[in-house]
Amino acid sequence: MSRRVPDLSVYLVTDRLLARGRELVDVVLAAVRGGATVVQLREKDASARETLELGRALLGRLRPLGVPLIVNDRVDLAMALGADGVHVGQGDLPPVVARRLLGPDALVGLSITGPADLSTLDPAVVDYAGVGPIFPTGSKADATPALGLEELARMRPRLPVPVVAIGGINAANAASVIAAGADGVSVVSAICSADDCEVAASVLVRAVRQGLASRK
Ligand SMILES: Cc1ncc(COP(=O)(O)OP(=O)(O)O)c(N)n1
Ligand SMILES: Cc1nc(C(=O)O)sc1CCOP(=O)(O)O
Ligand SMILES: [Mg+2]
Repeated sequence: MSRRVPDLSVYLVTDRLLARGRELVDVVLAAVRGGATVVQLREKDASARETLELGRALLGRLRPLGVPLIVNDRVDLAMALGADGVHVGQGDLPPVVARRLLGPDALVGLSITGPADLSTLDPAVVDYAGVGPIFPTGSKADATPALGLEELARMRPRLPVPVVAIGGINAANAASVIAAGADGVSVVSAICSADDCEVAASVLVRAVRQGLASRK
């Protein structure tokens, strides 16, 4: 297997509708200055063409910085963009199909919403899991019930790939999510809606470090 999973510690998922009127590229670049390590383009209201344009603009800025861009749901757009990978959920194109289309070097992430999903993750195909929602979230209309930290900790040993936790994660609870076994925190509103997206990302970086230190 030739791909290497990048640093997933602060994984930004975009939502320009939550960005308080700011340009998405500005929000993303501020987050990266603050220490965001991965960006997922997730604009549920955008047309394919709009997503392609947003993706091109982001990729042009992120690639020189070495920050991977993952596309939510749309394997076709990930291919068209030459993005670093795709994130698929349990109702999206199956990971094995995404892998076949994108090839061996692409990153393929899969959502895990509870113990019943664990058997759907083949580590030969999937590079990382997005486990959630951990806490209630207002950023995903069709989110499943919150799992909580104890369920995350129970599931973690059964996941043979790196794990990012998602759903309701913020500066106040990020360290606890890492302490429960996640390798990274994935956030929408904690960065996109923050007064200062750079500061918000840097606070999450510190919280992740604190969570890692608590595991030693
Ligand atoms: C990192 C990460 N984890 C989980 C999700 C959710 O994906 P999915 O279940 O397909 O839901 P949508 O994001 O498509 O609404 C994610 N996007 N990223
Ligand atoms: C995109 C997404 N996926 C989720 C899942 O549980 O799979 S929760 C979610 C939204 C997370 O937004 P916020 O950080 O603002 O709570
Ligand atoms: Mg999806």
